Amino acid sequence: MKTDINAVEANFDGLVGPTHNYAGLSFGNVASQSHSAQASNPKQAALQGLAKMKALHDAGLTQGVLAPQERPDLNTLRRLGFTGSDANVLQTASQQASKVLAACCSASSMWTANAATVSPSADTADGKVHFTPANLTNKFHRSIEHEVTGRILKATFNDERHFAHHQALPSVEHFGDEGAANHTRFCHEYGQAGIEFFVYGRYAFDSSKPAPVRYPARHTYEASEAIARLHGLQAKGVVYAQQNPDVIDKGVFHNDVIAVGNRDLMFCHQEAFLNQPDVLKQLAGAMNNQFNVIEVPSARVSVEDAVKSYLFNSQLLSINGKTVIVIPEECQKNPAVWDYLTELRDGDSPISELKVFDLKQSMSNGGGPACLRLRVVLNEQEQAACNPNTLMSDALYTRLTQWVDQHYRDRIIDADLADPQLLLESRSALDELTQILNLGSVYPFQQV
Ligand SMILES: N=C(N)NCCC[C@H](NC(=O)CCC(=O)O)C(=O)O
Repeated sequence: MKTDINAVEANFDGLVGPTHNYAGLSFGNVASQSHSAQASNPKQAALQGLAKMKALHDAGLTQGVLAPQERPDLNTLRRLGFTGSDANVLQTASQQASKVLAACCSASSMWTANAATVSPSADTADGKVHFTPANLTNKFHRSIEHEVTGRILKATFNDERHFAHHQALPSVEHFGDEGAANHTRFCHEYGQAGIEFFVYGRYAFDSSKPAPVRYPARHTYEASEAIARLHGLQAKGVVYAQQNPDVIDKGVFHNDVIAVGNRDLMFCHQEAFLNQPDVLKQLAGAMNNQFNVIEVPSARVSVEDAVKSYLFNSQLLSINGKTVIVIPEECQKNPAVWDYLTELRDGDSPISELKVFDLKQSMSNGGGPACLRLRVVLNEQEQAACNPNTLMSDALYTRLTQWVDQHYRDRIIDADLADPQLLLESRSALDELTQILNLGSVYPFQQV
């Protein structure tokens, strides 16, 4: 089998948009609910995200940037019957349907683990990298992302010889798809055919199967199967697993809140999957029994502590042959979690370094380091075929931090979302951003 030894796993992080706010929109996501109506700081949120991107770029990794969405989403508000000037639309929406307005203002596209599912070219039948934007049907504010996400992905990976872009799955709950947050690719070398691991919360067409009772299962088995078909994956290169419904009911709304993998390593909680011993056996078999698992016992870290600290919403990165784990500060503040992590680092586990980041602005909406990034494995030609303006560099970091400083507010509360000035500020920021990243006219306001 042909292996490209220069293939890398690139991380494309979502740039936080200028309307970042806390609106309590995500039932089942404990942090989103508990921070509802607090004041946000979009400037700090964007700078915290950029600091992580820059640090990983400095560590020698390939780091990219995905542009945010146009928010407030005036097109959606008009589709819902609000009319008149832009200022009128905002004002009437805030008076008559303030939650709908908040949903149309969410900066939730920052969590690019939910932007799409990506299959590297080594796994696909046609040898291209495949992208399917996630329909995110379970939450209204997220269901309005996929069209523009698709345009941003096309403008970032803009070479048909190497990249295949699909439409999102049909936007109904039967095919609820949350993208890469529920997808992990295991491999021995990035450039070699790997094992794509799809995790779902429930079955849409089989009500005899277990499902959570308190909180929604956002992602279905049928959606995962459809993505594997669309991407042309071989049956022997795919493993499916159902999330443990009990942990969904404790706030694990995506699999990346309870498990993370990289290369031949799975780091997961003991209660992550239904029939866990069987799932791990299947994965080990698919990986020719060269597979390592760090399974964290409930007695060491409870599911509640995992959800609060986002221990598993970490990034496992290969840096100079070592495995480094990128974690949010909240892990350091949780004694059970920090004890466990330092023991891993100091013992003989594959994890040899901890990198801690302050991502508080995103964490308060339930988005940790892993939520903020979309992984894209790229061989050498594919790296060269990416839009170079979207790849992190010292110059891009400087340019983007200046751009944030110039355009972003340092405080937003609910009442600000109807401010027509915020709409103008956001549009002028995004207009400039499309030039910086050389994306063309991806936003609806640029297409009139
Ligand atoms: N785990 C991953 N990969 N992503 C985290 C997504 C967090 C996001 N939060 C929100 O959308 C909250 C928005 C608000 O309440 O204002 C969500 O629940 O979809």
